[in-house]
Amino acid sequence: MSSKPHQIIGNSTALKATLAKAKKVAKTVLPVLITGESGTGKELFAQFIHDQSRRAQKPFVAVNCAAIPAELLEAELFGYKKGAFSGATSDKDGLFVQASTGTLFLDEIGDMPLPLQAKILRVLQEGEVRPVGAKAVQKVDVRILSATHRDLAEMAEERKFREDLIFRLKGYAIQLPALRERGHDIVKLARAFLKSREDFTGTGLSRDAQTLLMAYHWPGNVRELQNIILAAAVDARRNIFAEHLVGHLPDTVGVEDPNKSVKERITSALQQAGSLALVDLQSRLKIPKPTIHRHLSRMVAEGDVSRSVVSGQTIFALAAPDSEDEMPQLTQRQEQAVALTRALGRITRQELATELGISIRTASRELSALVTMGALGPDGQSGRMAGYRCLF
Ligand SMILES: Nc1ncnc2c1ncn2[C@@H]1O[C@H](COP(=O)(O)OP(=O)(O)OP(=O)(O)O)[C@@H](O)[C@H]1O
Repeated sequence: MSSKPHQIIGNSTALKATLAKAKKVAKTVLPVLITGESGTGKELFAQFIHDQSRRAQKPFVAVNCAAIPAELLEAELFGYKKGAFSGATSDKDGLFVQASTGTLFLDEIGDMPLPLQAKILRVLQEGEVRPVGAKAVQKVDVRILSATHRDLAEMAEERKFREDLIFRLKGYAIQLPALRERGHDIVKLARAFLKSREDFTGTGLSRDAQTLLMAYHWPGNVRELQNIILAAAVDARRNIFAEHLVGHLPDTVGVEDPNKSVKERITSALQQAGSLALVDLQSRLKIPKPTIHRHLSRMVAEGDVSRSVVSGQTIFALAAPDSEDEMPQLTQRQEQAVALTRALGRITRQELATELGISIRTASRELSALVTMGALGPDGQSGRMAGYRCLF
């Protein structure tokens, strides 16, 4: 996969669900609030929404509210009149005007000073701005996208962010998944970063490097992955091996941490043992059976873990990292079925058939396929009332 600017790489279930939402909301003029940990691609998604919108040919203006000193931010956003303050030697349009007819992306909105929040609220309500030092207001037609890694609701409780502004910004909310929740996308992204750089296009990723990348928890998400992979590529002659990564990853990698997520613990156990039966995994990790089963099903559905039956016993192993194309792929209809199940909490054959306009027989077949893939599980009811739940 190439990495042209703005291309969003990855086909994990988590990323695809988020992309589908972004595509849908792009066609509207609703303001969108994008949240997610640092480095998860919030700006990339904002650009994507703009590119997919009817405003694609119009300006996309991005401003990082945390990077501009509070006292300059107002002039930057609203513009100013000549003489409004020392240094204002001529009139200047602000970013709202520059983005007019297009999209304004307010990055790190959680860092916006409170007094300015009130002014932003007014623009969103009235659709007009008043440049610093101006008497008259100016009409603007701007679609607002914003992003933050902060918890705005918590900030509102602490009176650090205006609740009414949250409602205005959040016409629609998109939460980006952390990189550690995107399974095999980690390897795809690493490859794409290497490919995108002329200096490293021939560099490959060894299996042990892929396994290490998959086991790490990526607190800095995609940005951290990009930095580490390119730094490791400098040390590698041709292929990147785990040893090249270790020098650039924090010391904590590979050290057993009691706070490690269940997924990470399963990954390291399978990494050490090669393959394990469910009972063996359970006795090693001392995690309750339903919990481990739920995580394994999800890892199987996302293509991180393979499941096979040997002499009547179900055996799990880490999926071969370079068999990207053999990962179980959901069809569009199966994706819809999963989304519906998630939205409704549970679904029956009859409900799925009605919702998707398909026969009950087809609905049954799709549900069975999803159960086999580990995406859905029976909810315990039987007969015509038998329903299915989402396992992740
Ligand atoms: N799915 C993806 N595919 C390709 N590149 C990605 C993806 N996600 C993120 N990136 C790249 O990772 C880097 C960080 O992404 P971006 O700046 O959009 O993250 P962010 O969430 O806005 O970060 P911050 O919270 O620090 O502002 C960028 O170089 C971006 O192009």
